[in-house]
Amino acid sequence: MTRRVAVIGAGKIGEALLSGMLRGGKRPEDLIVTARREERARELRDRYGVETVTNAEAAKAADTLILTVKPQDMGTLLDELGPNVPDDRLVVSGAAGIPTAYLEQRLAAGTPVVRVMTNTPALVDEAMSAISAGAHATEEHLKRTEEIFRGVGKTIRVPEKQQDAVTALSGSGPAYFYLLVEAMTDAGILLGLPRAAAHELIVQAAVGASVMLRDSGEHPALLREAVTSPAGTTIAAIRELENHGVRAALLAALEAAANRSKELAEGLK
Ligand SMILES: NC(=O)C1=CN([C@@H]2O[C@H](COP(=O)(O)OP(=O)(O)OC[C@H]3O[C@@H](n4cnc5c(N)ncnc54)[C@H](OP(=O)(O)O)[C@@H]3O)[C@@H](O)[C@H]2O)C=CC1
Ligand SMILES: O=C(O)[C@@H]1CCC=N1
Repeated sequence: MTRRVAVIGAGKIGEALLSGMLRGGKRPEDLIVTARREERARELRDRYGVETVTNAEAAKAADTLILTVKPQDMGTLLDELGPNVPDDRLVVSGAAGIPTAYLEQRLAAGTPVVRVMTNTPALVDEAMSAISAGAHATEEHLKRTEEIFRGVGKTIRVPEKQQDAVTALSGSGPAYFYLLVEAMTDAGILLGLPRAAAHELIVQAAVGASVMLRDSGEHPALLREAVTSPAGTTIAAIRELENHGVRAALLAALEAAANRSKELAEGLK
């Protein structure tokens, strides 16, 4: 029997998962989607040929429910969903900061819950998704979750207590790289390059560096040393980066992101 998967609250992450599951071979009839606004539901129906229903209907019709609403909307969603989710459903939460225990308290006793932190490269099947079991999730539930998220990239299992750090690192991570690319494009313009050329140069440098990091298995320090010639250009730039505390800034930034992830849980009703 084919399991049906429901994406509850299909925004950016939900749509990325939906499209990934379709690219991975699921049929539109195996998938159900919910949206808060009819206009959004119509958009998803037209784009993917999937059925859009209410949250309560999705809870009844699907075996696996993937919740992809914002953390701030999770309380309201669970008020609505709680009484409608049979306890044999697997509930997967993709929300930053929300502990599995919070969902378990609002669902029928014993409902299996899995927490996942993915990222937007899911849109190009290059996501990094970290998966943690809640109190009632079994190996089968973890495997079912991995199968879904492997369709859009890599997966890793982590203890739930590490999820705030994961959120700071790989969940938010793409944003830090985009910020660097933006800033380096501006630096190219400062040095007199046309914007389009500066953008193309730095994007390809980023792609090349990423592929080398992933495929060579080398430590990043070794890869950096290979670029850094004695009395050369790179070391002149690195001295400025160190003078401006780039490493310390990254340590502080990721600590702030992890703290914010913890705070999101504190704001829940
Ligand atoms: N964006 C990212 O890079 C990442 C996000 N996440 C997590 O993924 C989750 C989704 O983030 P993202 O996709 O960016 O957010 P979006 O705002 O794009 O998507 C959330 C969607 O949920 C809908 N929604 C809210 N409440 C309900 C409800 N009760 N019933 C049905 N639909 C509802 C929203 O509707 P409406 O359009 O009306 O607002 C919206 O379309 C968050 O919890 C976030 O922490 C995790 C990793 C990375
Ligand atoms: O900024 C956020 O809260 C979400 C979670 C991880 C990435 N984006």
